[in-house]
Amino acid sequence: MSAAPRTVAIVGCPFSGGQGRSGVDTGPNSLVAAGLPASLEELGWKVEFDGHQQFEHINELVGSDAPIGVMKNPRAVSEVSRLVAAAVEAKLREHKLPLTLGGDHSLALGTISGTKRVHPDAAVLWIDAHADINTPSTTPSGNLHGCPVSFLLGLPGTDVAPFKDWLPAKPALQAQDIVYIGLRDIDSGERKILRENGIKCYSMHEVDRYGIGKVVDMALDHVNGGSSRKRPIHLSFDVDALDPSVAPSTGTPVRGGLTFREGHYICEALYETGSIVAMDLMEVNPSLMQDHAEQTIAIGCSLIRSAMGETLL
Ligand SMILES: NC(=[NH2+])NCCC[C@H](N)C(=O)O
Ligand SMILES: [Mn+2]
Ligand SMILES: [Mn+2]
Repeated sequence: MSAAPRTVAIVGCPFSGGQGRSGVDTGPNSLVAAGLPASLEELGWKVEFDGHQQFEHINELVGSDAPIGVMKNPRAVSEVSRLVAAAVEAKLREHKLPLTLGGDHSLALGTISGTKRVHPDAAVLWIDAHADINTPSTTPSGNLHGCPVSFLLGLPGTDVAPFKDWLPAKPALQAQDIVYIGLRDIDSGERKILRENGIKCYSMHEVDRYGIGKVVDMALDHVNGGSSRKRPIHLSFDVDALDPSVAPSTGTPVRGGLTFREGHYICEALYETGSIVAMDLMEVNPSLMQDHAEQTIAIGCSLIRSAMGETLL
């Protein structure tokens, strides 16, 4: 599986239960309505899109889903992730590239679980202002979009119902299999976890110091153990990695983020490796900063196009 699959399968996930602000569930539909499928066809892809995932029955749970400890909407998040994992796994087994549109970033618990079933050697590039590595014991908010990475790594405190009913006993992801770019808002519990597990992080400080070109090279060197670019990559892109002046319509904006070009450069450079096997584009919330919703949706689409081979020349 070294050659990139030439069919991209859009997995639209209208889900908001991993955080508290409504509207992020309309992200996938907005991205598709903005012409994403046709624009990917123009790039030479076969595009498969047979409607968004049917989460109505789960979205009805959101609200009445009683907290477990501090975790909000635990049953809804767990069930959606379980379904998304199966959807992503199925697309990969058909040799398609699953492109998951969020929805909130708790969905990545599902997407990366699915990817790792088919590509156990896949590495994760997590592009985000946040590390999303809180555990149910460290989360300050109880919002599970701040926690998917800890569940993927099987960190202490994640062996809890309902997640333990379907997550593998042996965690899907190892600490050395993930690299972050764009971090600038880390909770104190997360900082401790990142340090103790030796997880590679390129925060905005490193982006400023080395420039984005060098940062992406270093990130890829890290996961490949050298200059090879063969290792399968799961790209999980939270649109809030970008500066809020660039992508304002998102639920947890943090100033001091990636520029328009830095965000696109990451996607272009990963495309050049030929090793992207799956991509997530998360946290577009068109109901926030509505005057800028179109701008944010357009940038979501163009980040995806860059990761799918759109070049400037
Ligand atoms: N996917 C995101 N936008 N996550 C934001 C997480 C914010 C904060 N660290 C929390 O745990 O609540
Ligand atoms: Mn984020
Ligand atoms: Mn995130």
